[in-house]
Amino acid sequence: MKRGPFIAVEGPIGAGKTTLASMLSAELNIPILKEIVEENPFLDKFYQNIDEWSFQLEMFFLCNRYKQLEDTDLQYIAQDKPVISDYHIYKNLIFAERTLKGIKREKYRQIYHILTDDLPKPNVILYIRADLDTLLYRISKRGRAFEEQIDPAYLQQLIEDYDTAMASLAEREPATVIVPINGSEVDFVEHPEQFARIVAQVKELIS
Ligand SMILES: Nc1ncnc2c1ncn2[C@@H]1O[C@H](COP(=O)(O)OP(=O)(O)O)[C@@H](O)[C@H]1O
Ligand SMILES: Nc1nc2c(ncn2[C@H]2C[C@H](O)[C@@H](COP(=O)(O)O)O2)c(=O)[nH]1
Repeated sequence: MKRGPFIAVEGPIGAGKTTLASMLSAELNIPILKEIVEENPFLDKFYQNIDEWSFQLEMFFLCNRYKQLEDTDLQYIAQDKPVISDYHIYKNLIFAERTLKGIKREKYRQIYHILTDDLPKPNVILYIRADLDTLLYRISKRGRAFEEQIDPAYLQQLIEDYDTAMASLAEREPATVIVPINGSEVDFVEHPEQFARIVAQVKELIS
């Protein structure tokens, strides 16, 4: 990988994606692309009633990320400039396969592929895995009111969905480098030497 690395940080809710992406952006002086969360008008309603609000929410995330990645492509990727993102577009499908049912899931799949198949994809994914207790602790530490309603069973399913999705991505796109990080054991926030190891790994991959 010689030019214009596109790095994504992925993992289930609360794994530390935004934290790690922001730290790497500052350390490596690479611009960061962050997903929109606080302005999302459906998240609160979604956690109150997933079946009622899932289609609106998944479509909102999909359209937002599509627009962000279109802009990122023009500004950075097409010009071989490095960029780091706190999500991979595939995240949309991981969630939607879990939250949507029946005809809506079928329609969503079609729209997802129409919108995303030709988008630029990251060439490096830092995949933060973490166990349920760690995620619950970090979500509560973050303190977003609407996330207090998250059902631990939903979170556990997402942990498993992420593992399945990353394995499937590795098979489908062997050129994409996936770096697993054990977020329950490796603490890049409290331990600078652990962060330094991740930085060294990323530098080697993108040099
Ligand atoms: N390695 C870590 N050790 C301790 N706290 C962390 C760590 N990573 C993230 N956090 C904290 O956990 C919360 C969730 O992190 P965040 O980066 O927002 O997760 P994500 O973007 O994956 O949902 C934040 O309050 C953040 O400060
Ligand atoms: N149903 C979906 N929920 C999503 C999606 N992307 C993010 N989210 C939720 C999960 C969190 O409550 C919040 C922020 O996400 P983080 O992973 O950054 O913590 O938004 C999605 O595509 N579908």
